[in-house]
Amino acid sequence: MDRLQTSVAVTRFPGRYIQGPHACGVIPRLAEELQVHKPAVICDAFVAANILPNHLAPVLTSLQPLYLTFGGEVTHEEVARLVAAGKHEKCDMIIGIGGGKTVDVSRAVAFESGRLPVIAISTLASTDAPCSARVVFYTPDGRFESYRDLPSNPTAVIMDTEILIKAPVRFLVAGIGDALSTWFEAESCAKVHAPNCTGFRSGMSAVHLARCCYDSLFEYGEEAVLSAKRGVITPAFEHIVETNTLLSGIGFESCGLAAAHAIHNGLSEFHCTHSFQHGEKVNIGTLASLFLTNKPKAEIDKVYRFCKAVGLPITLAQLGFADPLPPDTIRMIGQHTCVTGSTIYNEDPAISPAAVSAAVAMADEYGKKILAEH
Ligand SMILES: NC(=O)c1ccc[n+]([C@@H]2O[C@H](COP(=O)([O-])OP(=O)(O)OC[C@H]3O[C@@H](n4cnc5c(N)ncnc54)[C@H](O)[C@@H]3O)[C@@H](O)[C@H]2O)c1
Ligand SMILES: [Zn+2]
Repeated sequence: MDRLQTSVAVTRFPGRYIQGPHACGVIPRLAEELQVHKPAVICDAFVAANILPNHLAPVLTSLQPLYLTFGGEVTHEEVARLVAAGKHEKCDMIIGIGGGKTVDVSRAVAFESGRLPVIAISTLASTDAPCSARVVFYTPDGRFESYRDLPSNPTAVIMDTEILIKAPVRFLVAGIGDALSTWFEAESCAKVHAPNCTGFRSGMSAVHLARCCYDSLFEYGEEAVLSAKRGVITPAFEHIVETNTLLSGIGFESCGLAAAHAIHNGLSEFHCTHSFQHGEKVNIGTLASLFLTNKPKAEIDKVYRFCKAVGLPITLAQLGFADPLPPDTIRMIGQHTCVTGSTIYNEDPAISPAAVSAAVAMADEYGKKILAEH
């Protein structure tokens, strides 16, 4: 980091955050304000069949959008294909509707199409991707390739809670897992003035929003999961959708990542974790970070009991690993986490793979103890 990066704080926000039942209904007004003539709507085949017809197509009829089907993986080839299709029809706005991958690809397409305005409609409250300017790229065979931080965040993010309440509850729980990491990583980065996702230090507002994210999870998380199981939109459900998406989104991007996401990346090297959600893997990273940063026992217990109550994984076996673990596995998780450039070094530049392995083993052991409790 140069001198400017250590002394200047940069905070990023989406242009607008819009949430509530039937929130998609605001799009024609937004399009008018933005003087849009022809939007392109990007979604995958599942969303095209199950969500578009009831929730989006009826509100867009007057705009006559171009509908483009996203193949499902965020690759440079897929971005180029969608850009070419939108340019051919002279589209002047991108609307992405779907999960984290769809909102990522839509932001990339909007940028590559000449910085078009982009509306990100997330049909899952499963990650903090929608509000960010970050795009996670994969190889065509589905392996992580790189991150790209675009110069701008979405023009608007829409969370339509009539759509979200019908999504499988596991996605909401995974979003809670992703959001639970936010405060711990923000706190670690702020302590050592580690850079946030903009490369600069975090400002006071973003750090407060990250703390608000944490407090809101404990206040409303359990109730929100019960609402989702019952299929009813309650204030707690609305609060957790906002927590998972807006608070966690600003929190991670403007405060920075540290151990939880680094350990997520280490765990993702193991094939057995591939069918698990981003937030489920991040959660094991968060739990390990509690031991790595030597948190008080009362806080450790509070976090574990919360995770158990909402249904987040708290042991490696719950993430697909064999029990008992092959002896080398814990050691390799430490090594895969501590690669060059890993955000684990935002905790402490001198951190070692052995220290990470010990923290992951301890998180797993503590999880077994909590699971055995009645
Ligand atoms: N940009 C960022 O900062 C950032 C942060 C975290 C994760 N991500 C990305 O997000 C991805 C995870 O996103 P995700 O968990 O939202 O899922 P996803 O985008 O991987 O989608 C998962 C599946 O859910 C389906 N789906 C979408 N809406 C649904 C609904 N309402 N009901 C039922 N199924 C639905 C999709 O069609 C898809 O098949 C990660 O793989 C990563 O690439 C990006
Ligand atoms: Zn995350």
